[in-house]
Amino acid sequence: MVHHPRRHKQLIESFKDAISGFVNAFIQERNLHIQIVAAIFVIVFSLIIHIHFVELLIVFVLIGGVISLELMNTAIERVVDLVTQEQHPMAKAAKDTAAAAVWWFSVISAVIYLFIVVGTLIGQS
Ligand SMILES: Nc1ncnc2c1ncn2[C@@H]1O[C@H](COP(=O)(O)OP(=O)(O)OP(=O)(O)O)[C@@H](O)[C@H]1O
Repeated sequence: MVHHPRRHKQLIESFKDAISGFVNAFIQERNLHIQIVAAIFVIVFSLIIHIHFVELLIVFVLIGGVISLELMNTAIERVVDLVTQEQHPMAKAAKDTAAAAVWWFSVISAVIYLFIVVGTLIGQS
């Protein structure tokens, strides 16, 4: 018996899909604009005040986390809208829980960044 395993996508095709997903989310989601602008400000400010290299790496992890969670939140919103256009408590719960995930990570990221900035500025004075 001959098996025809599902052809694995080429790496480059997966990459194209991911880029297309990001571009679509970027076009449609205002929150993603705000997060990317905030990320640029944070990186520029961090370079200006000369935070340590390891702290800069932490900042990149936090920015990556917030943007990735926002993309997952967008994906969940799309799936919910695909499943139902009606008002439903479970649809609300799914969307609000996904939004809460972004919120938690963003708040914790902001607190960590505040510690990094205050620590750097105190160390310099
Ligand atoms: N099908 C639905 N049933 C019940 N409540 C919903 C439904 N769709 C959205 N909501 C609720 O309506 C509000 C707005 O949802 P919406 O899908 O517009 O996302 P949003 O809050 O505008 O998020 P974003 O700005 O990230 O797109 C949220 O509180 C959400 O939980």
